[in-house]
Amino acid sequence: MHLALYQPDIPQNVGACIRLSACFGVGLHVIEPVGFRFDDAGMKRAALDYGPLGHMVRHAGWDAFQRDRPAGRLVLFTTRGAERLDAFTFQSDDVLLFGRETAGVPDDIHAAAGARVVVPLRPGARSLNLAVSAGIGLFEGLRQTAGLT
Ligand SMILES: C[S@@+](CC[C@H](N)C(=O)[O-])C[C@H]1O[C@@H](n2cnc3c(N)ncnc32)[C@H](O)[C@@H]1O
Repeated sequence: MHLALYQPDIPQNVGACIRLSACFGVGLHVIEPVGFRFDDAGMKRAALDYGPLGHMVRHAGWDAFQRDRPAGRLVLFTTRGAERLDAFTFQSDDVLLFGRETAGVPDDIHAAAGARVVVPLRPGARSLNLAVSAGIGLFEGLRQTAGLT
């Protein structure tokens, strides 16, 4: 299982996902452009000293990601028109894709995903923080596929 972040804007979210990928032993793919520099102090602070343990791969854009990404179904986490996480069945080679903090993903990427999953929220709540949704989705995916250590 892998995590993929589409054009993230907030370095602390990427840092938190570096830590997630290191703690759970999954790859992390960052699809550029991003809204910060990769030497950002906030990103490093959120990653703590887990950075070297993570497996972050940077992709120059969507096309490069599609060409080079690991094989496996692309599972988009989205608040729009999706299957509920608690009713979704993961596969061990799924690539979990998360959208940009401000805008999610464009419609063509939404449509191109192999599956679209929503974390159900209380009525009136719009969305979760990017790294929080990644943690929830990753844990459930690993739990279902016997990927937890
Ligand atoms: C802050 S949210 C983006 C909000 C944006 N206005 C939208 O509607 O897509 C950043 C990313 O976190 C993930 N996310 C946040 N809440 C989610 C939820 N309830 N279910 C699934 N994914 C969620 C999605 O990948 C989303 O693109």
